[in-house]
Order: sequence, then C-alpha cells, then structure tokens
Amino acid sequence: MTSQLSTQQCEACHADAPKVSDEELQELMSQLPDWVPEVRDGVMMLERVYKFKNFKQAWAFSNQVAELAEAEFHHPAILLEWGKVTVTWWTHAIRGLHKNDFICAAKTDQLL
Ligand SMILES: C[C@H](O)[C@H](O)[C@H]1CNC2=NC(N)=NC(=O)C2=N1
Repeated sequence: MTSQLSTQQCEACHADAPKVSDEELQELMSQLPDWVPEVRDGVMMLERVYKFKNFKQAWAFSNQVAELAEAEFHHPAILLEWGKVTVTWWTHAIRGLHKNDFICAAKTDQLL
C-alpha cells in the first residue's frame, strides 16, 4: 500500500488546504508502519528515526532527503547525528498534517 502513496505527487499547499481527518490519519498511518505521529506546540507531525553505521552514511541519506524535498517542494525537518537521521514531516502552511506529508514520508522510505 505504501507504494501507492510513494507514487503520488505532492500538491502545492496553501493556508486553507485541508488537514487530514482523524479517519484519514488512521488509514494513512497504517500505510506507514515505521512512522509515528508527534504533536509539538500543537502541530501534528510525522516522524521516523533512521539508523546508520556511521556519520558519513547518515549524512548521505540526509542529502537524499533534502533532494527529495526540493523535488517535491515540500520540506521536512532533518536532524543529522552520528549513525542517525530523524526526519519530521508536517505542513507549515496549515500547522498540521496534509496528504503531502504522508506522500513524502513514503517517498523518504523509498530512498533506503
Ligand atoms: C513559502 C512556503 O514555505 C512554500 O510555499 C512551501 C515550502 N515548503 C514547505 N514545506 C512544508 N513542509 N510545508 C509548507 O507549508 C511548505 N511551503
């Protein structure tokens, strides 16, 4: 099912774009078993921690995520640490989760 999400394209999102509903959230999360919803400062986000053997591999992956973000013009938070990359997706314009965030999370998993 994730392949379905990862083959979709992000749409340009604007301030009055719809947040995902609770039902959509449940359905979409079931397609992204390695991701967790987090709420920070009232903003719901999707987050996954990727583990690597060293800093260089983590760094290379974080660069791929950055390329993906530019290609989709939808940008995550990327925390790069030794052997770890934490990727967090949310939509700034609506201070919450949009379908785009799930598409980008699925595309992020495809980078591995
Ligand atoms: C100006 C505004 O930041 C842009 O339209 C895009 C850039 N990338 C973005 N990325 C994310 N995650 N959310 C946005 O609302 C967003 N907006």
